[in-house]
Amino acid sequence: MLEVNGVSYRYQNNPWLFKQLNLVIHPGEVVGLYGKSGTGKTTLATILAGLKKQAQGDIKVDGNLYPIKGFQPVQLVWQLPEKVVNPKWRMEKVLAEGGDLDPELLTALGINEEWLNRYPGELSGGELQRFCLARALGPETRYLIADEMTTMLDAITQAQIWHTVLQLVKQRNIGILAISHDPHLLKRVCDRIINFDELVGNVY
Ligand SMILES: Nc1ncnc2c1ncn2[C@@H]1O[C@H](COP(=O)(O)OP(=O)(O)OP(=O)(O)O)[C@@H](O)[C@H]1O
Repeated sequence: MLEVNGVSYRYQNNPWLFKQLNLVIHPGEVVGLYGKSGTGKTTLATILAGLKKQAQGDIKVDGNLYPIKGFQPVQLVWQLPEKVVNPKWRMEKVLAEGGDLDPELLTALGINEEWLNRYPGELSGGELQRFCLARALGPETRYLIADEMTTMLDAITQAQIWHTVLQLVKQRNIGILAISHDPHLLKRVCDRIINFDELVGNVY
């Protein structure tokens, strides 16, 4: 279980962005999250991925207090893949950051072997996003935070990527938090959907 207990966050001396936020995601569960712009969804995503530290509260992953030393079992994929890959590395090296290459995973995500030799700037947004997913879905990943993961992709590529991701996470019992402004997408892919406002002061 990914458990978020009473987590609060503020940027520097700004007012609290959110206080006492509670959320539970079970293994294999796909939870949708939507809410007004600027409420703190992406901030929460980065905290869950261990990239920011909450000011209050705690996060547990399968019973262990987060963040955990070594590989982070909660991985984040967000909407702009070009911002999270080194533009000077060929894709093979980018992928190696997530651990050993899994040929089956690459095939499942529709990654062409020939792309491994390319630089990020030589791939389309959809192709690059597949690599980011492959890197995020290493063998030790237990939860995936998908923050507007397919927002910049066309409808067909979006559907293909989600189809593959849902198959993979169900096989491996990985929990997902899918953040999106697209209610149709959330209805299609999620087991349950939450409004960000409802997380504060409630337990799910
Ligand atoms: N580094 C920062 N310093 C100060 N304020 C920040 C910083 N990063 C984000 N913010 C502010 O925090 C608030 C929450 O931002 P966040 O990106 O988490 O919202 P969001 O709910 O994901 O929004 P959207 O739906 O538009 O993507 C916004 O008002 C934003 O301007």
